[in-house]
Amino acid sequence: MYTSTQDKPWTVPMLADAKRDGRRLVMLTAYDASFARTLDNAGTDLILVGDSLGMVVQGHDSTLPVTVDDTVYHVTCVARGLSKALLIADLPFQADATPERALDAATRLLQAGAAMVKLEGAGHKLDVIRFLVEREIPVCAHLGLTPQSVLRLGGYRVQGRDDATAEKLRADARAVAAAGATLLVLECVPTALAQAVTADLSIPTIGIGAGPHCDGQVLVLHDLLGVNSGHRRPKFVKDFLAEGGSIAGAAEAFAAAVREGRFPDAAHSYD
Ligand SMILES: Nc1nc(=O)c2c([nH]1)NC[C@@H]1CN(c3ccc(C(=O)N[C@@H](CCC(=O)O)C(=O)O)cc3)CN21
Ligand SMILES: CC(C)C(=O)C(=O)O
Ligand SMILES: [Mg+2]
Repeated sequence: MYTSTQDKPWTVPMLADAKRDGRRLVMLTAYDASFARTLDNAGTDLILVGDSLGMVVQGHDSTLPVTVDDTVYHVTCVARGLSKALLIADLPFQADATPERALDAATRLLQAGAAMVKLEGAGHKLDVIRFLVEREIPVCAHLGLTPQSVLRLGGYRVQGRDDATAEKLRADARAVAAAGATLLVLECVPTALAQAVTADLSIPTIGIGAGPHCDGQVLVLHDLLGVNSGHRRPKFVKDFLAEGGSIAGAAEAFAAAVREGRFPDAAHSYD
């Protein structure tokens, strides 16, 4: 079995060590205990209870309907399946609208078993990040395509394609790190921009549709396994069940491909 680059349970400070040592981080989403255990045993470093659960579990066409109660429930389930992976939970739509709301939601998620919360955006969210970090809540930021912005954006599209939006994203990335975020997800951004952001920061970047130069990669579990969730398949999605031969094998194949820098290739990245 393909195991993680380290055998102790993951802690938050180990993330910076991994970046410093050039060890790539392997992250997948999970929503229940059995898949969480399977992914954990396959050496997945980080497990995310994503608000993608609104789409792949609940069948909505966006992540907006997901509630804090929903997320707490799935975190509780997933936490029971993990022994090594670090558990991260998305703050659902508007649960991070104010620092106080974010603290309430994040406290519930950490008490349910998460070690870190993830929130989308910069701007007024910088205050939210600082507020949480000052109160002992580790934060993962998320920039680029932020699915909770789908109404404003009008769809799920690559972000940072022109010079102005690329510079804005680089500035936002420095700002979320300065505000205290210890990890940064970059979603649907051109390969060269994600590479520049990754070089700019001392915190690890985790890409999804962000090219091979990030410090780690994440995929939604259903996409890893080729389970059709009713939507057009984004370019960055690869079905690892085909080469892995089993669910555990798919997770191991993904982990190996990420650690060896073989995924994503150009066919699964944007330029
Ligand atoms: N199953 C699943 N996988 C995901 O990765 C995912 C979710 N659900 N739900 C929440 C968001 C939505 N995501 C999406 C959805 C669609 C595209 C997409 O179709 N992108 C176009 C980009 C076109 C362009 O701007 O050039 C593509 O062709 O890949 C990207 C990310 C990522 N997240
Ligand atoms: C795709 C990842 C990064 C996510 O935010 C989710 O699953 O909700
Ligand atoms: Mg999400």
